This record gives sequence, structure tokens and C-alpha cells, in this order.
Amino acid sequence: MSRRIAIVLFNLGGPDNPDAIRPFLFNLFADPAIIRLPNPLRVILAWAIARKRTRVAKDIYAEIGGGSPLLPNTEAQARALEAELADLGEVKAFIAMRYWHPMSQETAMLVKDFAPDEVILLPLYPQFSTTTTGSSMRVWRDACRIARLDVPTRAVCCYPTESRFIAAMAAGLRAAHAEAAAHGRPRVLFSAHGLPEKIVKAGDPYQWQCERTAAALAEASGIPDLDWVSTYQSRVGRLKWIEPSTEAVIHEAAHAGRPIVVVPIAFVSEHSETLVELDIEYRKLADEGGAPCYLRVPTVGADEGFIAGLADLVRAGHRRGSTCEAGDGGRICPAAFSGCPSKAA
Ligand SMILES: C=CC1=C(C)c2cc3[nH]c(cc4nc(cc5[nH]c(cc1n2)c(C)c5CCC(=O)O)C(CCC(=O)O)=C4C)c(C)c3C=C
Ligand SMILES: [Fe+2]
Ligand SMILES: [Fe+2]
Repeated sequence: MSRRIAIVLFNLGGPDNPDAIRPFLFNLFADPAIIRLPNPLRVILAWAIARKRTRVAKDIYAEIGGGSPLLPNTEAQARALEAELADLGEVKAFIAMRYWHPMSQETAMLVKDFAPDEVILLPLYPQFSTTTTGSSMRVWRDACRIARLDVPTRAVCCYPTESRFIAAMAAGLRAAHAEAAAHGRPRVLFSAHGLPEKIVKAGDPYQWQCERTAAALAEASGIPDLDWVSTYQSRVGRLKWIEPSTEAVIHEAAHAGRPIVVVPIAFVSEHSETLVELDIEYRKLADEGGAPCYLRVPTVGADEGFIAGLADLVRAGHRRGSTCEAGDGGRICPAAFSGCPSKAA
């Protein structure tokens, strides 16, 4: 009989309509991985921040029809991955979003109904952060307990330099760079979602992994003398976030009259942070600063090579247990390894 394998794709989730924005933001700020305060303080603060942020967020999501396309885009990746892995057995890819539906508890019930022989957790975050993959793994474990889902589970923690992910992004970079080069020497920004600096100082490996992705991508592009820099976008709140900010570097490059190419390296599909922040807000900044050209490289989405790379990670997890593509003594994903549910099959 063929093996039944459930793949659980982790992503952040996004509000699917304007009324979902406030509860989505509440869920985000109530996460102890995001706001590191004890309860009831955290929940009170989450309620207040969500209330205040809702106005800004409604304007953001209004630019893309009032809701996030993250779920349909993740569903397309799920279907592509199932097709790519059909030879392993009966493979079904489920989606567990962290802050909006379908969330881990709903998904754990669906996985239980599927009755798999094995579960493989696969974050749609190439770089590990305690705020994203770490947080999703923690709630997945709780959801499994509640759903009484007790199946051998393996986890992929991260894949910051996975060769086919990098190759797919490099192809997009080469195309944008060639177009921008008609206007002068392009300034290339490898832009990742930022984090409060204190989370990185507490040991989160995300920034270090983002820099490895950027370096791998610069190298794989094969563009001689590429002028690139790692930057961080999407700052919210009053804390100090990691630098340099994507906005500041765009401002500087635009005022220097340079063509600008922005490559989102921590997102693997399109949503508000790419379609609004990068394509509308930062483009405006570049135009106003006088940049002769502003191009944003698309995310990999359901690109054939990228999906094949994810499939390789699943196959490695299927064979060996918890996988770490770098395998460098734990530096790359310490939290994932001490925390991810992993049972010998
Ligand atoms: C690499 C991925 C991400 C990290 C790391 C991350 C950390 C992080 N995010 C916030 C606050 C917000 N993020 C918001 C949207 C959002 N964030 C990510 C990814 C990462 N976040 C994605 C993919 C999205 C888009 C969701 C969608 O539109 O579908 C938002 C909501 C939008 C807004 O109001 O700007 C907030 C708020 C914090 C505080 C944080 C780390 C501490
Ligand atoms: Fe975010
Ligand atoms: Fe790893």
C-alpha cells in the first residue's frame, strides 16, 4: 500500500477582507514571539496596537482589493508541490497560517482526517526566525495535541541558500538588471522583512540567514561587479529595527540618480509587502527622489525550479529526519532544532 504523506506549509496568513484586518492584527501582536511580554499585558497591548494599526493597514489592503492574496498564492504552491511529489505516495499539502485562516488548529483536524503515515512541516520562509517558523512550529505542536494527531513528524527548518530557490531568483535578477542597466549602473537591494534589533540580539538567526541568501544570489546571478546591498523593509512600531532600511537605501540611490532594482529575498509569494510596500510606496519614493528606473523582481511563487527545490527538501526530510540544508553545527537554526516536533518514523 502506498504511503500517505501530509506536508504542512507554514505561512503568515493575511486578512481576506477588510473586516478581518483588525482580528488578524490582534493575532499577530498577541503572539509571544512578536511581543515578548507576559499576559495579561501582552493581550492588552495587542488589542491597543491592533486598534491603532487597523487604519493604516486598511489603506494598505485597500490598494489590493481589501484583502491579501497570500492564501490563493499559497494554495497554488501547495498544488504544484503535490504534483511534484506524486511519486512518494499519496501526498497532500495542507496550509497552516499563523495569524489568519486556515490556522493550525483547523489544519491539524484536516490532517488527522487524512490519516497520514507521516507529516512533514515545510515553512514558506526560506530563512528561520523565531517570529515566523519558530512561532508556527510552536502553535503546530499545541494544535497536534488538541487534535490528538500523533503521527511521526519531521520538519524542514530553513533553506536560505537552497540552490533552486537561489537559481529562480537569480533569473529574475538578471532580467531586471539588464533592463535597468540601460539607465546607468543599477543599485541592487536584496530586501527582506525587518525585525526589531533586540530579537536578533537575543539570538534569532534570521538576519544572518538573509545575508547568506543575498550573498548566494549575488554570486549566482553571474553579473560582474554587481553593486548590491542587504536591506530590511516593513518596519512597524517604535522599537529600533535592523538596518539598513530599504527605504533609506532607495532614497540615497534615487538622489544619486541610480537605476534601482529591488529583490525581495524573504518572501516566496506576492502579498501586501510586495504589491503595496515595494510596488507602490517604495516606487513613489524612488520616483520622487529622481531615480531614472525602479524595478522590483517578482517572488518565486509556483516557479517550477523553486517547487522542485522544495520537493528536494521534503524528500530529504522524508529520508533522514529533521533537515537543515546548511547543517553547520546548529548556528543556522538553533531554535528549530531544539523546538521542532520530530519523532523517529
Ligand atoms: C520573513 C517574513 C516575516 C517576518 C520576519 C515578519 C516579522 C514581523 N512582522 C511584523 C508586523 C507585521 N507584518 C505584517 C505583514 C506581513 N508580514 C509578513 C512576513 C514577515 N513578518 C508577511 C508575508 C506579511 C503580509 C501578509 C499579507 O498581506 O498577506 C503586518 C500587516 C501589514 C501592516 O500592517 O503593515 C504587520 C503589522 C512584526 C512586528 C514582525 C516582527 C517582530
Ligand atoms: Fe510581518
Ligand atoms: Fe536549518
